Amino acid sequence: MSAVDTKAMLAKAEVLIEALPYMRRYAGSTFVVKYGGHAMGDPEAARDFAEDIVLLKAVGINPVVVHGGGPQIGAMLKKLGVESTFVDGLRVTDKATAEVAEMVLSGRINKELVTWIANAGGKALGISGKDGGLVTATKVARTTKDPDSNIEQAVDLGFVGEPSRVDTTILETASGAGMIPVVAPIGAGEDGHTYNINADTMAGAIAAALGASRLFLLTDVPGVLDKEKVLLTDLRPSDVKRLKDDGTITGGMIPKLETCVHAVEAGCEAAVILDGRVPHAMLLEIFTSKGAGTLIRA
Ligand SMILES: Nc1ncnc2c1ncn2[C@@H]1O[C@H](COP(=O)(O)OP(=O)(O)O)[C@@H](O)[C@H]1O
Ligand SMILES: CC(=O)N[C@@H](CCC(=O)OP(=O)(O)O)C(=O)O
Repeated sequence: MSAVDTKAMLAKAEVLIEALPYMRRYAGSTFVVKYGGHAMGDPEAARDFAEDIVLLKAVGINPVVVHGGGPQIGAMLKKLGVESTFVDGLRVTDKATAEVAEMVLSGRINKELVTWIANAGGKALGISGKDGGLVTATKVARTTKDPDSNIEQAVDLGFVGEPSRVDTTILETASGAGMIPVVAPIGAGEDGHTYNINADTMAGAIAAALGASRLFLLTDVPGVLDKEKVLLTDLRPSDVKRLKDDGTITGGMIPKLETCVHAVEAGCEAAVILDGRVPHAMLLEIFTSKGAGTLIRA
């Protein structure tokens, strides 16, 4: 073996040794991972993601995947000639839109992810919030301020739901049997209706109910950036309010951070927002001292 080969081999061994204390620390714990619709478009990224999830399971961590699919729902609605509007990052969902959302999320995307995980050597169980009574949803209430009169007005988002009750039995049963649950963000209401749930919100509620060690939200930015575009590596719930008030965080980052705050205040140890476009970003965050993305702790 040449000197160069030996050096490369040693570097690989060092990576494995560095991972050992983290593997010990996290063995037996539960990680909830939200995989967004944007990241799913790239087959190479999807394959890397599935490999990471299977590796977590192989070292004794119980991953639970919650997926999005906003862009894919949008594309299907466009094909069908149905317009979509958003309020605070939530898709206004009438009965027809709820049917399309369920079909795209629980059908195509869920099974695609199950297949990616199977191809990476894992056993995935694809379900939605409806299965095993996992998530009971209630209708989301929202108000907006009329710009002319400054008066708060109620807006009806239709069948947009938020989890009001989470029964984790199906997740624990699947994980205990060596499977990786893959959850579509659809829930059943006590009123019998089907509710479309924002995937970040769904992941946060599940992480809180499971008392997960980590909630990972994989997105398309390196994490939370300050006004100079510098990554903020550690945040506390009180920082989030300040960042919102001073306009540092806007758009989709607001519900994302609110989800993290809610999850850590409700029993999840820590939440991490990180770049799903970076190959194996999650593994680097979990198994090296370097860390990646933004960590939110209570
Ligand atoms: N301070 C900030 N740091 C990083 N991203 C931010 C910030 N403020 C707003 N954003 C926006 O939040 C987006 C992530 O939220 P969202 O689009 O809902 O992600 P996803 O589709 O992955 O759930 C980023 O693409 C970015 O445009
Ligand atoms: C109520 C609501 O907005 N639901 C989302 C569900 C999918 C989702 O959240 O997907 P991403 O994570 O890929 O954005 C939607 O209809 O787009």
